[in-house]
Amino acid sequence: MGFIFFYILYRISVPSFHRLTAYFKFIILYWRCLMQAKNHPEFNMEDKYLKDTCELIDSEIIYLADEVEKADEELLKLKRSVGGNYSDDVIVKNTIYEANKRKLNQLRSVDDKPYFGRIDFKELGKDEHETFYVGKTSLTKKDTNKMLIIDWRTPMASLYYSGEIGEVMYKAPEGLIIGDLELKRQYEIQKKELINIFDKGLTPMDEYLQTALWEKKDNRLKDIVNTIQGEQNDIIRADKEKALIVQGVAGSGKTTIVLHRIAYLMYTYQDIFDAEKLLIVVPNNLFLNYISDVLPDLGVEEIKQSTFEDIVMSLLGEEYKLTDTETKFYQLLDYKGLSEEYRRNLQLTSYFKGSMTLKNIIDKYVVDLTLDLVPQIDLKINDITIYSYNEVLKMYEKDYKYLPVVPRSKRIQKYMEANISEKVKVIQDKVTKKCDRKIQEMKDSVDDIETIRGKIRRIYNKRDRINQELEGSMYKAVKEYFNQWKNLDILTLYQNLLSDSQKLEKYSNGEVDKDILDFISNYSKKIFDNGMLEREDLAALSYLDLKLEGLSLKSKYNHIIVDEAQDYSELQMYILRQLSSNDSFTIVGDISQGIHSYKGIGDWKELMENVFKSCDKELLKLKKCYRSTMEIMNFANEVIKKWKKEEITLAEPVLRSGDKPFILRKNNDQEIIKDISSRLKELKKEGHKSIAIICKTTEESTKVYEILKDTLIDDIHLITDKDVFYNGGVVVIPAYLSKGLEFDVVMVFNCSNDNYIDNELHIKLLYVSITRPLHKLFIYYKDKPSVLLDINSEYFNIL
Ligand SMILES: Nc1ncnc2c1ncn2[C@@H]1O[C@H](COP(=O)(O)OP(=O)(O)OP(=O)(O)O)[C@@H](O)[C@H]1O
Repeated sequence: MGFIFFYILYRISVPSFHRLTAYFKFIILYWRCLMQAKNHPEFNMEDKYLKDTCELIDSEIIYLADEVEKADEELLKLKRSVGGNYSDDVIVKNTIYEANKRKLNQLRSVDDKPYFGRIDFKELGKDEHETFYVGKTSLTKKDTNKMLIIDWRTPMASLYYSGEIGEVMYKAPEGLIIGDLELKRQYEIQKKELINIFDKGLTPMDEYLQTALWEKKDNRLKDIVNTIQGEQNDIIRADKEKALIVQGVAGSGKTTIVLHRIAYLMYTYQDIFDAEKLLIVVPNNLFLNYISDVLPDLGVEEIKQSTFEDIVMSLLGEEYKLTDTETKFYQLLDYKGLSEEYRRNLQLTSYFKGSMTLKNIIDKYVVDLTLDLVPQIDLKINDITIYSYNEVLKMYEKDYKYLPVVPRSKRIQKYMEANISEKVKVIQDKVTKKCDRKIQEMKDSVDDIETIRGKIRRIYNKRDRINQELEGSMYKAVKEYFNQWKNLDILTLYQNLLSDSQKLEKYSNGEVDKDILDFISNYSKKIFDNGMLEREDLAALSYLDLKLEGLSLKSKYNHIIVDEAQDYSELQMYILRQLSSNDSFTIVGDISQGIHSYKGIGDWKELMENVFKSCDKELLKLKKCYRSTMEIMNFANEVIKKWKKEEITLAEPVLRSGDKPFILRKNNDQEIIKDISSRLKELKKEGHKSIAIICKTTEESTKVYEILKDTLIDDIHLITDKDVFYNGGVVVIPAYLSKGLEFDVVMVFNCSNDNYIDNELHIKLLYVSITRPLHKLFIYYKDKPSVLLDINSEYFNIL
């Protein structure tokens, strides 16, 4: 064995790219044979530790299950005895019950595989090292209080992910701990059996990671606690008191990491991180479903995960009818359909609606709206002033100034309604006194009172009538008075602004061309007249709402996570910042995948400057791709280079080698579909669980799906923007919807020269498609290949 190894090593001592691939594959095989757990010098000790730990977990599970069952009954009785009230006793017992139940679930989920790593750490000043086994959840031996497993989120476990053998340090609540990391060991455990042991520093490359990456994937993203890499660990454990922005290449683990970060934050800051105070913003519901397993697997439940649209609609308390997003996207994508000028204006409109320029326009608009909000009239009943203009103005400009405009006017109205009867009483007294005075004067001026009795009666009648009228119409008067205030219906105000180019021009201070503003107002008016809004309108609409209505602190979040952030506009980000109580963010995205860059973020630095200027922030980069093989990622890098943007970060593939992408020429759609159909059967036989046929548009996807579904493929599904579930198997999906997802194999349906042209949007769309596969990539074209495939032939195979 050793001889063959060195012979091969000699033959490839000056390796070419292909030899290098073979070289790594060979080394992995060699080490797998050599490092079978049983061959490890410490196998017996490790095997015993595993068996003892598993036994202890089993007995702990039995104990906890019993406790939970008993507590369940006890709590029920207790709650009945206190008539459903929450007594202190119930609260305490309930807390213990919930904690036991959680621990029971956690232990059950790790029963087969209690830990995955070990570190031996000798703290500076101590004589001996201590050994720590690292797992998804901690385990303590009750009688000795010895920690048998530490939780992966503890400060000490950070060494498992980031530490190299030798001198290390880690941050603990009590300060910086320095020492020597003497051993870092990884275990492959299956069903309580020790399969493999890997010692860091002895294995030639991270074989443990490679094993994880070779797995076939089905329909959901999985947790990666066993194999989190150092650069990822830094992000997961990054300081929470800032806006952390992560630019990560396709497949660098951005989505996975943010979910692990949540688990970390929830564990580390249990006292302040309530699940309700965390928000994850995701691009669509399909994506939500795709990531839905990870948090429960990490023991985290009930985190609010929402699309931006849903957040805004719940903020505004309205369900708006939105135009179809796809239509505009395809109008921008399809260079054949519309005039260049129209497409440019369409892009500028989308950009404008999500820009800080519109935010500034709204600021000025609101100043004007609220300038003379209090009408210059008194609140009168029958010509008697109850509240003068100046009195109300004082309330508006002084007493309630701390409130945003709409709640302020509502508060003033409430105040008036609550106090008007008092006010009226005072006025009634005045009326009565005036009347009494008048009658007295009359009495004093005559000798015979009988002569004026009729007059007196009339005065009394008038007094009673006035007083009755004051009392009877006071609430109505308040209502009528407020009807004369300006209407602050947010939607109407927003639509008035956006569909009026003169208003836009007035407030934009010449920052935007008049022609564009005319286009924006005409375009928007048509949409509003149809009773609709665009998705792009929602950020500005909610900004107007926040300006006028405000938002209470209690409805704000302690930490906000944004995935696929490159597709959000600056104004959307600004709104999210308003929803944060402390500017604590984790924002991840990839500019190269910004297929909505016409309205989204083109540059993280601009985002930091324009939106997060006043807060603590940091930009980190993830350059390694863990998803796709080297060959696929090298090919994808060549495609994205066509974008010719200077600051593109090319992905560094993790050394996992497979087939080079296959490029296939066919004469027509039927031939492509026939080939896909026969290949699908082969690929399924090879054990691939998820295969995507990615088309440029929904229309193309539907056409392909209709034909494919009749060719004996039983589990094929069409995915459109209406879909919420992705259940694995074979799917036909439009490229833009595949963003964020991954598949064992991807087949790009039609990458012909007339379908993908050399422009930013097409390059990015193709890049998104070809960075989805883990293991294999097939690209079909008809007649002539797209110019985007015009790359060095060493990067692909032709079939
Ligand atoms: N440290 C790791 N160990 C094992 N697998 C990993 C690791 N990091 C990432 N992966 C895997 O890489 C794949 C890509 O991860 P993920 O989808 O989170 O990346 P992403 O950066 O969000 O991708 P994209 O931007 O292309 O959608 C997933 O299958 C994930 O499990």
